[in-house]
Order: sequence, then C-alpha cells, then structure tokens
Amino acid sequence: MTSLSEFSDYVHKISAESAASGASSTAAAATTGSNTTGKSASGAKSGQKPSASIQSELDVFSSLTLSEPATGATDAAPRLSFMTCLLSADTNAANAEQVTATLKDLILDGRGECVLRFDQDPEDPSIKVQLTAAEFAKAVTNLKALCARPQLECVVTDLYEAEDPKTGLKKGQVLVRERNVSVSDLLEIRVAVVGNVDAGKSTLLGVLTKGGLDDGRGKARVNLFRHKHEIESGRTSSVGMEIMGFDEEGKVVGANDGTRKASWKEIVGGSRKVITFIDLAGHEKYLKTTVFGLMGGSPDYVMLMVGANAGMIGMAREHLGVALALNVPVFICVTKIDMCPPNILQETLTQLSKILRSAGCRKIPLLINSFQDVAEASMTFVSHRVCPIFQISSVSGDGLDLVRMFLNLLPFHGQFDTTGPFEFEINDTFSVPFVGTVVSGVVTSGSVKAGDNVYIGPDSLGQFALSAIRSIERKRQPVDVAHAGQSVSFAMKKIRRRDVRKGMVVLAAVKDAPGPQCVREFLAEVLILQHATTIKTRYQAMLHVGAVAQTCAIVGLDRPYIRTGDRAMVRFRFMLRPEYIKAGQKILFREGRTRGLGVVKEVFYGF
Ligand SMILES: Nc1nc2c(ncn2[C@@H]2O[C@H](COP(=O)(O)OP(=O)(O)OP(=O)(O)O)[C@@H](O)[C@H]2O)c(=O)[nH]1
Repeated sequence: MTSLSEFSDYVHKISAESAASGASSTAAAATTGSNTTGKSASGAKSGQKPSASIQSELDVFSSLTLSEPATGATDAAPRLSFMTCLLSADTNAANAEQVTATLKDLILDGRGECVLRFDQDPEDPSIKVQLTAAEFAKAVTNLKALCARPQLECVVTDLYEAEDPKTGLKKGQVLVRERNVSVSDLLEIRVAVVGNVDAGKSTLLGVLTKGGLDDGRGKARVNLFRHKHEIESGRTSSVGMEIMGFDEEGKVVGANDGTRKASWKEIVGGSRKVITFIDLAGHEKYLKTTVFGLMGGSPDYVMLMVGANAGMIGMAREHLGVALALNVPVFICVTKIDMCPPNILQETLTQLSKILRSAGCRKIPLLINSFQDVAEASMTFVSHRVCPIFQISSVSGDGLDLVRMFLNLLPFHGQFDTTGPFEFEINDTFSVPFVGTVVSGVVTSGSVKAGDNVYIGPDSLGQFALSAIRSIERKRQPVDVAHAGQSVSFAMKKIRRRDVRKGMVVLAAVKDAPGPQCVREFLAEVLILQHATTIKTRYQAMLHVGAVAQTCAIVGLDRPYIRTGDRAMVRFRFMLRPEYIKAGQKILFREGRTRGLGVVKEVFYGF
C-alpha cells in the first residue's frame, strides 16, 4: 500500500479541480492565512492520533478548507475523504452529514445494503487507507452510531478484522443493511444452481434452506422435488424454486435443524434480503429445461456444483458455457469432500483451475478458505472476472458457513431499466382455484400496479390480448406494485390459462397508443461454438432468447456457409409462431452437438 503518496496525489487532484471550478474564496482565504475551523481540526480534537495517511490529508485540507463546518462546505470547497470524515463524525456534525450522505448513496446503489472495507475509500477504491487499531475501533464505533440514527436506520455487522503484527495497522469489513424493508422493496438475488446429474445440487439447497445435514443417501433433497417421478428417480426434471432469507444482521431466517422447512411467509416476513435459488436439472435429457431456466429466469449469479470425486464431467461444462455466454458471474461449489480422497480433490481443483483460466473462460479461480476470503471475494466477484471456489460437504457440513456468508453478501448488480415502459416475461403459468389464471416470471423493465391494464401475448397468430392485473404476489406475499428486476406472479383478468404459455410477455397498455408488435424474423450476430460440418441456409436449431424457446430456421447468411469459430450475421425465422423479442437480447441455439450464441441486432415486425 502506498497510501501516503496516493493520498497526496488525490488531494492535489482535488485541489486542482476545486481551483479550476473557481474556488476563489478558498484560495483567497488560504493566502490570508485564516485559521481553518474546518473538519480536520475537529478530527484532531477527538484525542485520537491519526495515522500518517489520514494526517497527510488533514494537513493538506487544513490549508484548503475554509468554509464553516457547521453550515457545510460550499460547492467549491473540496470534500474530505469518507474515512477522514468518519473518524471525526462524532465531534463534527458536517462530517457526520457527509458520511451519512455517502452511505445513503451506497445503500441506494446496493438496494438496501452495502459492504465497506476500512482499508480503501468506498467512493474510490483505488485510494488506500491505513488505520491504526485505535482508529479502526473509532471508525467502527462512529459508523455504528451514525447507522443507528433515524436518517439511516441500518444495522452494521462485522464481517472480519485483521491486524498486521508488524505495523499494527488494522483492516476489516462490515455489512451495512437497512433495518426495515417492505416486501415490495425486499432485495432479491436470483442464483441458478447447475451442474452434472448427481452433483449434489438439490441436496445442498435442501441443507441451506432447511438447516440440518444430509445423510449421503438423498435425505435432504426430498422436499425439493416437484413431481412424483422425481422423488422416485432422485432426479430433478423441472425448474424448481427455493428461497433463503437473511435478516438485517445476516442470520439465516427460518432454517432450523432440518426437520421442518420454514414457509415462504415466515422467511419473507423476517428477511431483509432473499436469495431465490433456481434449481435446474443436471441430466442431459432435461437440457432444454435447464437452458430455459438459465435464460428465462434472469439469474444474477450461477452456482456451479461439481462433485469432488467426479470433477467437471458431463453437463457441467455445458452449463458453464451457457453461464459464460450470458455473462452471468459464476461461483463453484466442489461438494462431497467428505467422501473424496485428498489427491482426487486436488486433481479436481487443478482441472477446474485449468478450465477457468482457459481462453474460453478467462476467469481467475479463487479458493475460498476463510471469512476474510468470502468478504473480499464478494466485493471483487462481479467486476474482476473472479470465480470463487468453495470446498463443501452437505453431509459433514464443512464449508457451509462460508457459502452461507457469501450468499448473504452477494451484491445486487442487475441492469434492468427501472424507468422504461413495463415489460414482463412469462416463465410459468398456473390455474389457481378462486383466483383464475396466474403467470409468473421476471419484470424486465418499468413497474406495474395491481389494477393496471396490460397486453398479454403474442398468441399463435401474433395477436396481443387486452387484460388487467388483478393482483400481484412476490415470494407468495401480496404486494401492490412490482418493479424491474423482481420475480413476481400476476393473477390476470379475463384470460384463460390455455391461452397463456411460457415465453409470452405482459406489456403496459397505453391508452390510444398502437398495440405491441411481434417478430417472425430477426437478424443476429452469431458465433458458432461447435458444429461438425458447415451451416447453410435452411438449417434449423432450437433457439433460446429470454424465456422464448422455439425452433428457428436460418433464412439468410452474410456468406455461403459458416463453420465452427465463425462470426456471422444470420437471419433467423421462428418456425412455429411469432414472438416478442427486441434488439440487444442474447440468443443461444443448439441442435445435437451444435452450439452457437449471439445477440439480436435487428427485428422485423409482422406475422
Ligand atoms: N457423501 C455425500 N453425499 C452427498 C453430498 N451431497 C449430495 N450427496 C448425495 O448425492 C446424491 C445426489 O444428490 P442430488 O442432490 O440429488 O444431486 P443433483 O445434482 O440434484 O441431481 P439431479 O437433480 O438429478 O441433477 C444423493 O444421494 C445425496 O445424498 C455430500 O456432500 N456428501
């Protein structure tokens, strides 16, 4: 860490910027040598001896900052760094307000929570901070006091603390999470669980959501199956949903000793963050369902399960490929370590590392062994192409605490258009007694209220029907409004269940505006990942785009033929019926061993 020099650079940068923006009063006062009654002075008053880095910042700012601290800095005055303000927040009201404002922004970005590192600036992580043990303790105390105030109403949970024995400097991380959240604003993170058949996916979900442990013979997974044939065969064949809730302190809500599964109502009622697991099938026979779950379920993360003794076999590579194609961050759980000899476990880890580092993946494998690793990985996971790897056992319980903590810290990173017109992709349909037709799926844009008029379609003739939202449920709890990024279900008015199907959309019905249009043909830029020979026009394959899965034919190509490794512009035609798709959506097509992926570039409206 070169905090001193970095801080000075930073301070010079800020002072140059403030000078450029016309901080004449600051400059004038500085030259007159006026005493700074500013924030830094009060930091010194607190009796704590600031570390060199903080002191250097205080020194520079004491010659720059002239505005009255009580009235707040003027627009032209440079802002003190977060940590400098935090250290003096107990004695300086203006600094306390600045920290509060920064925290509010971070919590808003994180949809109700944020993780803070005490060794870097939260607003600019490239700025390193060094804190002595006393400063660290003060920073944590001040943070807790600020978060308890009505302006924030948050709970601060310590994640880890570590002290450098040589320098005595301390670092650590905390989780700041809102204390009160309504069901409609509850933070939800969707995690798709994939891996080869018998890798232990359903078992791990059973153990995480119910508590208790597995017996190695399928005890934990029984409650998760949705069909009788699944219980009999022990194989998942459908897309299952499980939820796990964390309270404001990060404790798991409802999971007990494995004897009873908490109801969704209990979990949602006590949680401030909910993880929705999309449990997918590992068998090759159900690949279409699994790809549908990955594309239509809009997962934020993919959890790839790998049996320690089996390694990356069968469908696991296929699932990893789809996750990478969709650009969804992946983390890996190497499970069944209780029944795996150490040399085989090592072989599996080496194999994983090779696959992840290969040109096709370009990921950095990161073995997670401690709470510190978890906390650090959760912050770098999304942005740094890191792939955390956990070694766990659902039978002995090894490594499960680390996985639980990681799930608790998984950050929100959805890129949904919250301000656009309302759009919703249907993933499943139900007929509920006394309620009528219910559709479930993900709001991909905008928001909708119960009672709003909507279009639903397209049907096999490309038509959209007018309907209205009778009621909305989120995690089986009634809510009044649904926002982009949330998975919800709608009870629909005037629609029969047989008229709705997966892949349809629900759209805002704007009065006097023309209705939505569907697409029969579209142009996509594709990359052929694998094909034995050449692909020409009239070639047909199963094409997935969002929740749509339909056979498409190639009706146009920018060259006579394409083969493995080629990038090309391809015109596709839906064979069965038109669909509602948009430019920018990712596509994936497969037929036998053939695989291709791409992006929709242009859509052609009409039947
Ligand atoms: N010893 C041991 N056995 C495990 C562990 N995890 C799962 N198992 C056993 O492995 C078997 C397969 O587990 P499942 O959870 O059904 O595997 P799956 O990946 O969900 O399989 P599909 O649903 O068919 O894709 C069951 O008999 C589990 O009891 C573990 O950590 N240790």
